[in-house]
Amino acid sequence: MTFLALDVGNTRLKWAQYDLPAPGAKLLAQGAVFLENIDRLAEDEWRTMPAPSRILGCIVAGDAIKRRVAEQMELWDVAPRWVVPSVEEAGLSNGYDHPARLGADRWVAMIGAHHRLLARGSRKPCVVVMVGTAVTVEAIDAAGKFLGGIILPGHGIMLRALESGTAGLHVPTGEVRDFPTNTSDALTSGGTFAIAGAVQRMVENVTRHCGETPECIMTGGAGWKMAPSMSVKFELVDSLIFDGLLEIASRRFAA
Ligand SMILES: Nc1ncnc2c1ncn2[C@@H]1O[C@H](COP(=O)(O)OP(=O)(O)O)[C@@H](O)[C@H]1O
Ligand SMILES: CC(C)(COP(=O)(O)O)[C@@H](O)C(=O)NCCC(=O)O
Ligand SMILES: [K+]
Repeated sequence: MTFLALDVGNTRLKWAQYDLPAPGAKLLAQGAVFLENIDRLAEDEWRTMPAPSRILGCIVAGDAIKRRVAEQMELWDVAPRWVVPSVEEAGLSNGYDHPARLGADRWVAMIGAHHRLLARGSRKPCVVVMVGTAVTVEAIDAAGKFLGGIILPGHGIMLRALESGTAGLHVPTGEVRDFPTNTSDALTSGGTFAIAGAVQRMVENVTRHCGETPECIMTGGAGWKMAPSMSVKFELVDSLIFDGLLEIASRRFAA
């Protein structure tokens, strides 16, 4: 009864195979491919993998990519299921104006974070940070209600936007410095502080709204880049989306 979990973002497809569709399942294999390489999964990394009996994923990369991913999975005789954010799932309630318009990856990461706190008996509000192609920063109250969240450009998009909108900002990647004194460092530090500052602001918003300091959980392909520059206390959890998918899968596939 192996389970394949998928997280298809705007830059990469991440996958993980578990022995069961349930929290705490054993990780059997995992990988990540840039979207330009997804057409090779079936002949490459997935070729020798035992056929999964269940597949659940979240995808925000659009229908064309979704079709290409589905094609790779024709290797097995199992239909993939994709998470669509709803009003309520796995103990989390969705405060978005139109719940289904929330990015599925955001919803799944929040479910992963909520259950991580529940598992250690914490009943605190939570801020969930995802640093991928875009950056999202979500607020969840102590009762498990998603209050709302922000979307901002990721490192790469910020840099490309500045490069394409100006004449004098084509420079190599720099270092994060408190007081940058060259263009490379100024750009790298600017992007990093924009993200760190947005997280700090959301932590302040939640603290004011909920009357207590939230836990902060960070994930995403570029989370490690942000880690040294954060101004609030946080925990880096690379598997957050997969943890959320395991929670959802255990409910959907139980019957
Ligand atoms: N191998 C890598 N080397 C350097 N940076 C990477 C690598 N993989 C991912 N990243 C960074 O992480 C971002 C993508 O993270 P990811 O979580 O896969 O995004 P998404 O979910 O939007 O596809 C990239 O924009 C890049 O900044
Ligand atoms: C905000 C996102 C672009 C993040 O995508 P990612 O960086 O993970 O590729 C994605 O979650 C999305 O397309 N969301 C839909 C709009 C929304 O959440 O309001
Ligand atoms: K993502």
